[in-house]
Parts: sequence; C-alpha cells; structure tokens
Amino acid sequence: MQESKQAQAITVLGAGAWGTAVAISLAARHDVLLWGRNPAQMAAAAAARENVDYLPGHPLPATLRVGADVEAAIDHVTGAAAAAAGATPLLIAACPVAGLRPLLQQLKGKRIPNIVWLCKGFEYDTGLLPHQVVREVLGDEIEGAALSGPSFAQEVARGLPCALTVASTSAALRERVVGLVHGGSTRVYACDDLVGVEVGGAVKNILAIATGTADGLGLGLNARAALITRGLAEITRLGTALGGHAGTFMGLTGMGDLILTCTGDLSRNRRVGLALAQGKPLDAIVRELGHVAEGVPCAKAVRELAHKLGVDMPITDAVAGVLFDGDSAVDMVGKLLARDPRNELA
Ligand SMILES: NC(=O)c1ccc[n+]([C@@H]2O[C@H](COP(=O)([O-])OP(=O)(O)OC[C@H]3O[C@@H](n4cnc5c(N)ncnc54)[C@H](O)[C@@H]3O)[C@@H](O)[C@H]2O)c1
Ligand SMILES: O=P(O)(O)OC[C@H](O)CO
Repeated sequence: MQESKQAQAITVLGAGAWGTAVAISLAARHDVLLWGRNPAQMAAAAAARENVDYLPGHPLPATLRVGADVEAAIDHVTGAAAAAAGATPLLIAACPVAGLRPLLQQLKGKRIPNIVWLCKGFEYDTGLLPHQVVREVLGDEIEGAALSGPSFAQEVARGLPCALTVASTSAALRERVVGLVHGGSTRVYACDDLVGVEVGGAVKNILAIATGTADGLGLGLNARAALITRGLAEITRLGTALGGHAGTFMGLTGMGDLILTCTGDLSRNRRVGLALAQGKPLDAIVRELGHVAEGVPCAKAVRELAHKLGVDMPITDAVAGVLFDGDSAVDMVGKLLARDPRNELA
C-alpha cells in the first residue's frame, strides 16, 4: 500500500473534538474541509482559528477550511475541482453514533465517493453497528470503512504518534484510506474484519466506565488489571458471537483502545466512572462533561443485545446496573466479586 504524496480533497463531517483533531492532522498533507452543523459555532471557529467549544487550545491550520454549508462540504469531494485533480477524495463522518443516521440521511441521493466513519458504539434503539446503519441508509453500493483505534483527540491534534486501523470489506477503500491517512505521525493498519473492529471500539467504552468507577473507589491497580483483562474476554465473547475474528480483539481496536480508554484520564468514559464513584447522578455527570460518552447509551444497547444472544457480559451488566437501575458504585463491585468461580477461558 502506497502513502499518497499528492494532496487530496477530504471532507470531515462533524466538528466535535474528534472531527476537529482529524481535520487538523490531515490538513498538514491534504486539502481538508471541516463541516459542522452549527453555523454560529463554525463561524466562531473560522474567526478564532480554533474550535473553542470542542477542542480548545489547538489552533486550526491556515489551510484548513471550516464551514456549515453541507452542499459546499459535499461538493468539496464530488465537484469539478476534486475530479480535475484526478483525485481519490474521502468523505469522513465524525459524529457520535446517535448522529450517524441523521447525518447519512443528508447524503442520500448525492453522488458521494465513499464514506469513512469514526464513531464507536451500537445504535441505541436498533442495536445496529455503524456499518449496518450505513448500509440501511445508503445501500450496498457505497464503499464504506470504519477508522478506529486508540486515539485521544487532544494528542492527535498535537501531532503526537498514533496508530489506527481501517476496516472495510472493500480492499480498494482500505488501500485508499491507508494511502491518504497514513503518514506523518499517524500509522494506519488495514483489516477486513469490520464487525470485530466496530465491536471492540464500542464495548471498550463501557469497560472504561467500569475501570473509572473502580479507580474512583480506590480499589487499586490489581482490580484495574482484572477489569481490563476480563473486559477483553467480554468484548471477545460478544464480538465472536456477532461474527468478528478473535484475533481482531487482540489488536489496536480491541486491546489497544481498551487499555488507552481504561487508563487514560483524557477518556470521557473513564471520567464518567470516576464521577459515578463519587455518587454523582448520571444526568449531572453527562451535563458537566459537555461531550459524548458513548459508553453510557452503549451499555444499555449491549446489555440488551448480549441477553438476546445469550452472551455472558457481567461487567457490562454491572455498569448498566449503576447507570440505569439505581445500583451504587459499591453495589457494582459487590455484584462482580460475588459471581461463582469459572474457568478463565470458558
Ligand atoms: N474525542 C476522541 O478522542 C475520540 C477519538 C476517537 C473516536 N471518537 C469517537 O468519535 C465520535 C465523535 O466523538 P467526539 O469526541 O467528536 O464527540 P464530541 O461530543 O466532542 O462532538 C460531537 C460532535 O458531533 C456533532 N453531531 C452530533 N450529531 C450530529 C449530526 N446528526 N450531524 C452532524 N453533526 C452531529 C455535534 O454537533 C458535535 O460537534 C464518538 O463516537 C467517539 O467515540 C472520539
Ligand atoms: O474519550 P473517550 O472515552 O470517548 O475515548 C476516546 C477514544 O475513543 C479513545 O480511543
């Protein structure tokens, strides 16, 4: 796979922390447009050359275009200029899972080149993975890929090293994404296990809430390591039941992202856990955070899915108990410790 030396047109749809960081990183090598749905926010970002609401402290490069006009954002990768450059443009969806369907609906009927999504989770009301939502809304013809892996927005925006995985059933799109995104301080690996990559990225958020809660209660490093390891077993059981490959969960989008999110204080999901341990109510925690913590709604979707499939996910159940059933953080720990012994590899 060749790294693209030529600047290409890329549109990033969604101007939260992650969309902004990815746009900043790609703008060093490509012709990037960052679109956000809030015109006032985008006008302020254009004027200040900083997305103060979502990624403060990280200047937008002079070459990065920002705006709130969706037609212009799509034209950036479909219009005459992109075509004339003989280009391989890329359209990136950088919203949370809850925004994916409405965002894609805006693209319906437009001649988009492809779609790469960055969100991590299951759609809450349907229990679908992002690639299934994409297929429902845009159909089978569009080439799609998930780009995932251990990556805090603030570090990527600073240009610190990071390794990601692009997953797609299309070898051509995998190659195109690697060609455009790999380079500088970003390494991109390719993988054809879309289900495995998406399940790892979704469930690690729930486990980050669990480890944040345990750390907040002062339960120690042994407990943290136990939760991460048994959490990986939980991810693998659900992921293989859904058709993912066991090996994928040992990679960047499984173990890699799980370690990062469970241990790094930049994680919003981990911070939810730390706040739950202080006994704060969930709605206050979410309000204070001001950003999406995908593990919260995901815990509900995954608990339902696991019960339907008969997959044992005790940590997810315990986290959902605290989030939705009125259990305390201490109850969560008690429930996990009271479980009957079992074989480790069962
Ligand atoms: N922040 C990170 O470090 C990071 C890293 C990797 C992956 N992710 C994932 O990326 C996704 C986005 O996270 P984030 O950190 O940018 O969240 P965020 O809370 O910082 O921002 C979310 C953004 O999405 C926008 N949005 C919501 N619904 C939309 C819709 N229907 N159409 C257009 N825009 C919409 C919001 O206006 C907001 O700008 C999540 O699934 C997250 O798990 C985040
Ligand atoms: O801040 P979080 O918990 O949403 O995690 C961000 C990324 O998913 C880490 O890879």
